Amino acid sequence: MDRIRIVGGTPLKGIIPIGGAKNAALALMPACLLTDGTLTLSNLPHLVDITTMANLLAQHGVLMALNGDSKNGGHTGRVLELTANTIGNTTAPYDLVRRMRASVLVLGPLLARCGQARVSLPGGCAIGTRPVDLHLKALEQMGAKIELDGGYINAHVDGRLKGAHIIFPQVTVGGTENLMMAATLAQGETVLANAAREPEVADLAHCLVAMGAKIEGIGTGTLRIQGADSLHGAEYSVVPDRIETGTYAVAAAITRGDVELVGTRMDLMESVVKTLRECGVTVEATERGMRVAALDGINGTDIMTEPFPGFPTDMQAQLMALMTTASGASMITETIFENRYMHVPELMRMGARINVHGSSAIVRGVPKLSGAQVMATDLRASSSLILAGLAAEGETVVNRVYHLDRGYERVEEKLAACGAHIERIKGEAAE
Ligand SMILES: CC(=O)N[C@H]1[C@@H](OP(=O)(O)OP(=O)(O)OC[C@H]2O[C@@H](n3ccc(=O)[nH]c3=O)[C@H](O)[C@@H]2O)O[C@H](CO)[C@@H](O)[C@@H]1O
Ligand SMILES: C=C(OP(=O)(O)O)C(=O)O
Repeated sequence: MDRIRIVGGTPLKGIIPIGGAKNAALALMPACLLTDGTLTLSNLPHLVDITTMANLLAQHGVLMALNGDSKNGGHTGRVLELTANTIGNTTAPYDLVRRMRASVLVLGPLLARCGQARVSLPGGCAIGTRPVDLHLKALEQMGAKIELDGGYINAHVDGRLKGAHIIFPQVTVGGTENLMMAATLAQGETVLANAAREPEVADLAHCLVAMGAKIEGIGTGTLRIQGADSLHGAEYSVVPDRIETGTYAVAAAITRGDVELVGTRMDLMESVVKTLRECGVTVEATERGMRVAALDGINGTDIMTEPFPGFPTDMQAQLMALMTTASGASMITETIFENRYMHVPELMRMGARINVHGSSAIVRGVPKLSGAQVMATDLRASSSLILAGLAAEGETVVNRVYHLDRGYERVEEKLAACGAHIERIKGEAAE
């Protein structure tokens, strides 16, 4: 298992390219199952999760071709053509679903197009139990018959799914995406109320519209979808990754550096920008993206994670890393996932002062973190430890970085290009 070694203390200076959003791409790729035409996705990030989704779709019978240039640096193959001419297999097996929860996003499209699907239950992960009950209840409202058997969701529908008025009792990103895709091929109108408003959900909606779907209310909490008999192929560019952007913005801030993030959109991340500014960080739009500079000190601040447009849970761990070096105390409250503080004990091994009480954490800033051996437990916990390592005195080694590769492309190259002392140590045992 790879590890990342960092010698901290260098202010980052330079340019960091931002890729397409993992969480948008993971919803856009299964949308290809809704049509026999070709869906061409550009600005696709090069990540382990994307490969996992490609493997899952391939075993359903999707034909794929990887093209495109590498104008954003790094790997070629940012353009993926997906053609689900014939869906030969409607089972999403445990071995692929267990690697990545977003695999459950094939359920809605398979059910809508083929009238049946057998999808392994994703199960929990390090950050919470993460059930999919809301996806299943909503699909049942559309006429699906669903049984759980042997760890699998067995779903089928006689004829077509039927439009329904669905009120989600809780905002769910994946639930909204699954149901929106299913509704595009249903009979009649579906209304999704209390729908997720995340930019990645809107990205999927815009792509579905490009494929011929009729969707109103994109970007709002109420989506109105008129079902169609069929959709067609389309070309679509994945929205920039606001979480990757936010992570590198914190990297600039925590090292008291000055970095331009290129290829991103500041309008996707107002809550994060507002928080960084409250801390004393300079954040400004540039022609190519945004600039983040923290030449003075950082003040503590309070945040609470909430569905979009609130502060994203996927930025909570990174912001906490920043707060460990801020002056004064900060309170962080996590409202989305019940167990998203796995980075806390690791940050404390680096000298951070943090007390967790239920869903809140009080962080008291320290003048300096100190480098240590730490263990990454999930994706954003991994990035928070990298950020802490960039600021810490001495050497930090982040073990188990395979989580990181799920969501960050060439992280060590991008940081090293801005002056960070960081390297990947390949293939040694993590323990
Ligand atoms: C691939 C992807 O896009 N992942 C994102 C997506 O995850 P994901 O789509 O899994 O997150 P949800 O928005 O569905 O989950 C929000 C909350 O609702 C709960 N819930 C959800 C569905 C359900 O059927 N029952 C239920 O109880 C979850 O356990 C969680 O507590 O949104 C999360 C919240 O912004 C982000 O952290 C993840 O990075
Ligand atoms: C929690 C995340 O992803 P996933 O939903 O794929 O686990 C994330 O991107 O931070």
